[in-house]
Amino acid sequence: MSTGDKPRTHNGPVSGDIDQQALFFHRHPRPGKLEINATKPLGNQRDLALAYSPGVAAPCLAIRDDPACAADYTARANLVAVVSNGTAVLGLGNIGPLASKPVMEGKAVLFKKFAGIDVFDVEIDAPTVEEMVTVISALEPTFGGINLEDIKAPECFEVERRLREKMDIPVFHDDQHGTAIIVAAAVLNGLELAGKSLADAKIVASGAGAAALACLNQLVVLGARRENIWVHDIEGLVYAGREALMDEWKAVYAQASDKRQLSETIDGADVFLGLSAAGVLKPELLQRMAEKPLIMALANPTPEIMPEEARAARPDAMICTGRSDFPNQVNNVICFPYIFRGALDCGARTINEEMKMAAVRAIAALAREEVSDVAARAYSGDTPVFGPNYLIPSPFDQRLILRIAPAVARAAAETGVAARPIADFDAYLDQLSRFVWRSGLLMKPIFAAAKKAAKKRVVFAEGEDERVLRAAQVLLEEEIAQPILIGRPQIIEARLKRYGLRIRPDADFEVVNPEGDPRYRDYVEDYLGLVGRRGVIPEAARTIVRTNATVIGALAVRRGEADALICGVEGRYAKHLRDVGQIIGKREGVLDFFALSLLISQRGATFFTDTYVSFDPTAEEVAQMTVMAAQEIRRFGITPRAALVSHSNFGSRDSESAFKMRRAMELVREMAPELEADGEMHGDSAISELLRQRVMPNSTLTGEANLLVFPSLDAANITLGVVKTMTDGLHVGPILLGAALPAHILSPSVTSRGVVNMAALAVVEASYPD
Ligand SMILES: NC(=O)C1=CN([C@@H]2O[C@H](COP(=O)(O)OP(=O)(O)OC[C@H]3O[C@@H](n4cnc5c(N)ncnc54)[C@H](OP(=O)(O)O)[C@@H]3O)[C@@H](O)[C@H]2O)C=CC1
Ligand SMILES: CC(=O)C(=O)O
Ligand SMILES: [Mg+2]
Repeated sequence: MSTGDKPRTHNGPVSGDIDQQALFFHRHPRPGKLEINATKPLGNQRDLALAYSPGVAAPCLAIRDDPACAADYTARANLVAVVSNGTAVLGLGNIGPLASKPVMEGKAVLFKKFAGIDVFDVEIDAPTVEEMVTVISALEPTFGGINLEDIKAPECFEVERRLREKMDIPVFHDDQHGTAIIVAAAVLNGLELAGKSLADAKIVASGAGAAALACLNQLVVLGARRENIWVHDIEGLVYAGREALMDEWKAVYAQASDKRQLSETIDGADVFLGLSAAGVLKPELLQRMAEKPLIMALANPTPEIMPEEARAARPDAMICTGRSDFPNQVNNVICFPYIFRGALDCGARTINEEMKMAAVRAIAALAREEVSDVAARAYSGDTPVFGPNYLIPSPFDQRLILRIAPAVARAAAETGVAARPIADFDAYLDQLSRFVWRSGLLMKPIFAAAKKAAKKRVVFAEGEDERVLRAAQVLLEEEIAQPILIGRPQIIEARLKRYGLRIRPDADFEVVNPEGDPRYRDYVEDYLGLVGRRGVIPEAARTIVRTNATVIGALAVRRGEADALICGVEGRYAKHLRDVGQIIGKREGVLDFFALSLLISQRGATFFTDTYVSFDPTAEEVAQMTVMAAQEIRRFGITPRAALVSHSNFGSRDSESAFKMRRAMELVREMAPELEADGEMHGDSAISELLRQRVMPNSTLTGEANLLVFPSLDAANITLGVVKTMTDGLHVGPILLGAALPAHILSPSVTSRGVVNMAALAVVEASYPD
């Protein structure tokens, strides 16, 4: 610990299992959650001469002569410091700067994932206001913005005030203002639903620290009346004349009252605002709140009251927490990435009240907006409707960046604090939209929809494999699927113990033991019925059903004992495909199976087909795989843009393969006129609109293609492998297209995360077949 302050409240550890998993997650495959990436190649002597000595002198001198051009020659304009001294880390209290590092690395990842902002997390051993101001203000040359995090009250107020005076870049205390913005949006929406006005609302707060006081100040700016606000801290009510643990910021809310405890002040409250510690709000107190109360239990990780307790005590309540496992997540992650995105993009020198208010309005309005199909994917395929369980958008709503960042940048320009005001807001929106689909949050809609699908049963052929066992634990814990593992129970049990996994056969999941399953005879009979006339004699069938787990899994799906099959973690793709083909078969009207691969890289998400199945597809097959792949891509909430790629660029060559792709393109236009697609074209024309426009100005494909359809398996598979390795991309798939029932054949290089991804996708396919 770096300070000698009084001990802070510790909410206690969350469940032991989560702790173990979180430790593993943080430790593997390498410690921590971040690394630095170079954005320029250093491939040869010339690159080195430009990046370093002697070339680097030129930008240095340019910046000396005009400091503003640091935004042009360095990463500064997109670089934020997440700074903490570790004195109020989540609800864990004063655990010191070193122990705060996982949280700060986490905030850095959120900045990057949600808004593309680079962050250095800076944990400082600086307990006093003076030290903090000295250290942080000295960082100004490095950063385009400062995000203060988890610095306790009251010091944080003084630190922020002095830094804002001293520094010419945005300084934002996330726990204060990020929280205040999202709380304000939720309160505005909650009160509207309850038919109440903010001016008349009675607000009872637990917590008088950084977050709580900033939220209350924001609500006062919006019209709440101080006399209606009752604030409590560890000492009880903040009242006029109190001396213990008081400061000038709390004193603003001191009530002239002889009440002392929450239990005395809660009567008739319209809003409970908890930004304090776990379990502070007892269910019996809820009975005394006003009609349709808004309960914001926002302490992390454990709220002031758990939603199920609150709901049981007050079925008419609107309930928010800071956590992602309940509806109405009121957490500053919904604000800080986007407010900084807007501020950095217009070179804002500060984040002022107008910019904050613009963010409040944008968030509140977004929850009331009608939801597009694409946005609905972030909500498990449901279309959320503004109401008690949807007061504010989900952190995964991709529209957040599109609404908040422009609103903030506009407010900055209007209030004269933008050094580089946005000139063309349409172009800016386009730039932000591209970021959304590049952000790597692609699997989110799939996971959300899978969770919603009431635990579909996924059978895993390689149930003894470590990756499958680890995946099974995640699937169960995150309630994505109900796994069925094929394997020997004693081996599964021993390996679960060896890997420190908690799930147990029978208690948590079903095991199909190939050496002794009671359904064995039925399976053999079914199998013979399917392949008996394809040269498989009964004796061979008996052996196959005992030894071939893919056959067992496929039979389970066909018999309706499982909803989807995952296999291929071991063995050859072609062998698994043969079994799936024989037992599950193709969907009616499908010419062949096809494989679709999703590659997620820093550049974005690109789908490739056919990467695994069809060596030399016909034009009809190419057309069908394009249309089926496009359909699958829509499951991810992505609008497909297909390019049929070739060595020929819009008729430049007349080879057989070029003709094939040209013909396929004609068929695609007939089969799916709504699909944005074009071809045949070169690979670079598929990616670069500029290059494409040069040869085909009226191309029916716009922007960058996100679905590349290849003339042969060689071309698709080789390109996928090369691009994946060169971009250090993540392969999701192969996704098997065309099976009559959900089944996917993975590759032996798959990771346990890859198994989870594909199982989630299989669940979604099982739940929403078309
Ligand atoms: N959902 C979200 O987005 C956010 C949630 N939070 C959560 O809010 C909480 C406070 O954070 P922050 O304001 O930064 O921290 P601070 O340390 O600045 O403030 C904590 C406040 O809670 C009070 N408190 C602590 N224990 C109790 C208790 N048992 N009963 C009543 N009051 C208590 C403290 O009282 P005293 O003043 O007497 O010490 C203090 O006023 C944390 O749990 C944090 O995770 C914070 C930011 C965002
Ligand atoms: C969410 C957050 O910033 C906190 O709990 O401190
Ligand atoms: Mg915080």
